[in-house]
Amino acid sequence: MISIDPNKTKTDAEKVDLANLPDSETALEIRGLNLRYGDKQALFDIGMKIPKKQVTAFIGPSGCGKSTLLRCINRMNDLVDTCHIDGEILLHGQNIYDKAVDVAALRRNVGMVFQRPNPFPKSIYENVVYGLRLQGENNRRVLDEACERSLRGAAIWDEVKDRLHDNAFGLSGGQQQRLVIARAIAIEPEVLLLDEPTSALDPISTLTIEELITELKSKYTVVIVTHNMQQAARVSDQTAFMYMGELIEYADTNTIFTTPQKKKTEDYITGRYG
Ligand SMILES: Nc1ncnc2c1ncn2[C@@H]1O[C@H](COP(=O)(O)OP(=O)(O)OP(=O)(O)O)[C@@H](O)[C@H]1O
Repeated sequence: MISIDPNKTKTDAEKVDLANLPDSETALEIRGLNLRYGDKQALFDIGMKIPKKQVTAFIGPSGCGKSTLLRCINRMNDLVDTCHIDGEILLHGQNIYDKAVDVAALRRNVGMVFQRPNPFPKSIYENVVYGLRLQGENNRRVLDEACERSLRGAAIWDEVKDRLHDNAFGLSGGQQQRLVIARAIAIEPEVLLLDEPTSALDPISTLTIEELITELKSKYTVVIVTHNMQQAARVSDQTAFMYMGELIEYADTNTIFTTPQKKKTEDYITGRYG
């Protein structure tokens, strides 16, 4: 069984009622989402509400659709020609799949960090302010402030403040991943999507990123895909267990890991398949 930090155990009163989450506390609502890659259906009728300023984890065996679902939230799947999507994802009550939606603006508001750190071949400074420059911001003072704020927010300022103009490729993998998180938060998104953000990192860097994720939720709604159940238990408030494209169970993380309601969830978290 996965161990849960007793300090994280919530009373029934503290648990978020995910089925009846009021709009004011909902960051995203996924409704009747079906997705096919060509003839192969990868997501089946997914419905869930993701609370604001909390960490929500998607877990499940390889190929169950975790990354596919995550990529729907900022329309990254639009880039896949064979991908067909039905259903809705509401952000502020507006369906992000509506024809009127500006996808570039959506992706500014819903940032994404991938499995492997992907800094640009530029200085640390230019990596962080990249999105602001794209928006036309060239005021040095504004960029300097955003750079420091974002690097502090990503818990890497102290390590890089004396070498902001060095190439980002000189950083370690764990530092690069925090730099990429700084780049994502520099443009002040509301939602951060993290797709297995520590799977390419060593245990110490993983721990640093996990601590950072816990801090990030004071400002952002975080959705994380992880194949590491201990990580989901450590960092998330809610966990969604997926299996073969279906959302099997979605509840607060303690419930999923200590008293799951569905047999499939229990089989997965007890390591009966995986
Ligand atoms: N671009 C694509 N084209 C066709 N099929 C795809 C594509 N991306 C994913 N799939 C298929 O969709 C299903 C779900 O894949 P997805 O990557 O979302 O799963 P996952 O749960 O994130 O897996 P993993 O933990 O291995 O990353 C799989 O069967 C996969 O082969």
